[in-house]
Amino acid sequence: MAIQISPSILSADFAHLAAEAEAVSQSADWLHVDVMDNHFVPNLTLGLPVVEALRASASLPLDCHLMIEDPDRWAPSFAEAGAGSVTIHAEAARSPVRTLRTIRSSGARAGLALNPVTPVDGYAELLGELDMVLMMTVEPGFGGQPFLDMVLPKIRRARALINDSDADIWLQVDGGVSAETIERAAEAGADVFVAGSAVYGADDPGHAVDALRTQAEKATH
Ligand SMILES: O=C(CO)[C@H](O)[C@H](O)COP(=O)(O)O
Repeated sequence: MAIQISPSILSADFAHLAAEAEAVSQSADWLHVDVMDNHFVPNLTLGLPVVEALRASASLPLDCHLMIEDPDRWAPSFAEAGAGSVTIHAEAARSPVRTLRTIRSSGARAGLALNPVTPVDGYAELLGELDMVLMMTVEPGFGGQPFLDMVLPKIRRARALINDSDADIWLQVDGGVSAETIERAAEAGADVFVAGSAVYGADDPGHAVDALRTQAEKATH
């Protein structure tokens, strides 16, 4: 599958979200929206009203990553609000099959995220319910953390499980993705890359997206 880049607005200027979204609209594939509730992770960001506002103003599809305690309760609302993709955490979902099916029935792509030390094999049965697996390469909660190389073998394992399943499932990495780390993640089999500080910390966010894409493509050819 073609490489996709999903800039994380967690590292953007929250006072100018529409302009920050516009800055990557010509170069990125998605806009990654980190929803945090200060329970599942020790940080509080934004919720449904901001997603609805972004949906109305941003041209890129929204890639909503729910780092919240009760995704079964909230994920359907994000899908109904028009998110292009809604990802729930395996560690938080109590009824993942039902929730993933509800996301899909609203027309959004359904994703399952795994924290760095959550094993992937226990979730192989869920592949048929998924459009994307998200591998956290930092502990979730904050941008700007260093990429955890310890997750690379799990990304390789996920890639093998996805290839064996013959399903069209994207493999996303999130956390510490930069010009220095993206090639390793791509070589391990990831094809969708979330980048926060590497994009919004750059002088030209659009150019930073182009540069990340070029490097990931280089690693997979
Ligand atoms: O999910 C996240 C943190 O929980 C963020 O998407 C991620 O950390 C992006 O920021 P950076 O690229 O700076 O690591």
